[in-house]
Parts: sequence; structure tokens; C-alpha cells
Amino acid sequence: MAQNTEEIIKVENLTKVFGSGKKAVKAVNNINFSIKKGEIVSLVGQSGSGKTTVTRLILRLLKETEGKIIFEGKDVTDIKGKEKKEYWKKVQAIFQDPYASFNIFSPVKKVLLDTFKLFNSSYSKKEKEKLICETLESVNLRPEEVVDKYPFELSGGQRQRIMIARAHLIRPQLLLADEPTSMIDANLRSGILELLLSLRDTDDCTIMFVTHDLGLAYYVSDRIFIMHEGEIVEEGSADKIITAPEHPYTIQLIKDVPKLSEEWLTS
Ligand SMILES: Nc1ncnc2c1ncn2[C@@H]1O[C@H](COP(=O)(O)OP(=O)(O)OP(=O)(O)O)[C@@H](O)[C@H]1O
Repeated sequence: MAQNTEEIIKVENLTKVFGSGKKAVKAVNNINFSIKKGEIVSLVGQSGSGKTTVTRLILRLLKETEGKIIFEGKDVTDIKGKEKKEYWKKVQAIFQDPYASFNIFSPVKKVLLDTFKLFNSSYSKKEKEKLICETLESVNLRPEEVVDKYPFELSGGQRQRIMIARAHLIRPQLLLADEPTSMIDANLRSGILELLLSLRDTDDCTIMFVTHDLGLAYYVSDRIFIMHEGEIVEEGSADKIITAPEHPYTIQLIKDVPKLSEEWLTS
């Protein structure tokens, strides 16, 4: 395990309010956490608890109402333009619905070729295509079957695998994986999870999973953050959260997972 004590990201007093007046929604309410290089953490909470908003704030796709995001010791809260592009080489996301993340007018090959634009790489087109094929094979897709297809011609699971292939090509330092297996059949899910987890070993990647599924979080994570109504109500090692939960909401979540560990460990 490539884990050390150096912090890759730190979130300080982060708050996001959507709308104003009577219609204001405090989606994220003064949260604080940090993640160490090489760690796998999960942000767990039910629908509407604010998880995706945290992901979008970290990616700087959304402007915070208050607070700071420090990445590798540098305050990235106000980065713009070129600096943001640099940041996106290091911080990437796989979203719940990868369909929404693709340009629907681009075939898979173009989606993947475009990732090289992030790097001003000196690869020839042939070299890029070879890398794309190898990467697609590494996520168990047959390049010849998918490269010329448009996103709408693929299954949800194939689209999620392509997002993982994209992450492999970009090799981010921090990967935010928002419900990355939601569109994948239960019997294929553990394979995709293994692929994602292998990014830590092969690409030296730190991963934050975002999920409503505490069973999955327990299976994949070093640490778990429990999110409820915009706040992180409890955090700790995966074992601690499951065996000695303190917050009533965490205790309820555990009760709601009927066969915790069995479901993920045996699939
Ligand atoms: N652009 C927006 N404008 C207004 N309200 C929003 C917006 N985005 C999110 N919200 C609200 O913020 C709250 C948190 O939403 P968020 O999508 O972060 O939750 P989530 O935990 O990711 O949920 P899910 O698991 O269903 O994706 C919800 O009440 C949601 O309705």
C-alpha cells in the first residue's frame, strides 16, 4: 500500500448554499476533512445529503459560499483558466451517470483522444491509439467493439468502464468516484471495483468514493466520512465506523445494511 502521511487535499469550513431567501438550500454545511496521499476514503450518505455537491466543489465546477480547498498545500479555491486546467490534470472524477459527462456527439475514440490534450503530449496519433487500445483492454472492453461508437450506443456499464479507462489515461493524483458502479450489474460490480482500486497501485492514485452504500464503502475504504444533511457527522477507519459507530445516523445506516460485508465480500 502506497500510503504515507502527506496530505493531498484538505477541505476547510466548506459551505455551499443554493438559492437565497426562503428557497435557500444549505447543501454543504461547514465541513472539514483531509485525505492523505494513497488513501482510499468514502463519503457516505443518503440521497440529497450533499455528496455530489462536495465533489463538484472539489473539482471547482461549483463556487463555494464559504470555506477553502487546499490541494497539495496550495489554496485552489480561487483558481481560474490555465491554473484550473493544470488542476484537472491532477484531480479527475468518474460520475454517477457517465452519460452526462460525455459529449454525446463524440465517439469513444475522440473522447479518449481528447484526454491527451490535457498534457500537450508528444505522442504520435498511432501511439495515442495504441495506448487507448491497451487501456480499454485493461478495463475489459474490446477496443474494436467500442471505439467507433457514440455514448448512447453503449450500455451504462460500458460507459462507466470508459470513464475508468479515461482516468487510467489521465493518471490523476486524486480521483473522485461518484457512485462509480451504479450502472453496473451486481455480478460485474466487484470486477469494476477491483479495476478502480487497482488505480491506487498502478497509478499511485488517491481515491475518494462517493456513495450511499455503506457496505461498498466498508469493502473499499481505509476511512469513511458519514454525511448527513450537509454535514459530516462522523469519520473514522472503516472498521471503527462499522464496529463502533457513535453518531445515531451512522448506527441507523448500519441497521439499514442487512448483510454488510457478505454482499461485497462474496460477490
Ligand atoms: N444546482 C442546484 N440548485 C439547487 N439545489 C441543488 C443543486 N444541486 C444540488 N442541490 C440540492 O442540494 C442538496 C444536496 O444535493 P447533492 O446532489 O449534493 O446530494 P447527494 O448526496 O449527492 O444526492 P444523490 O446521492 O441523490 O446524488 C439537495 O437538497 C439538492 O436538491
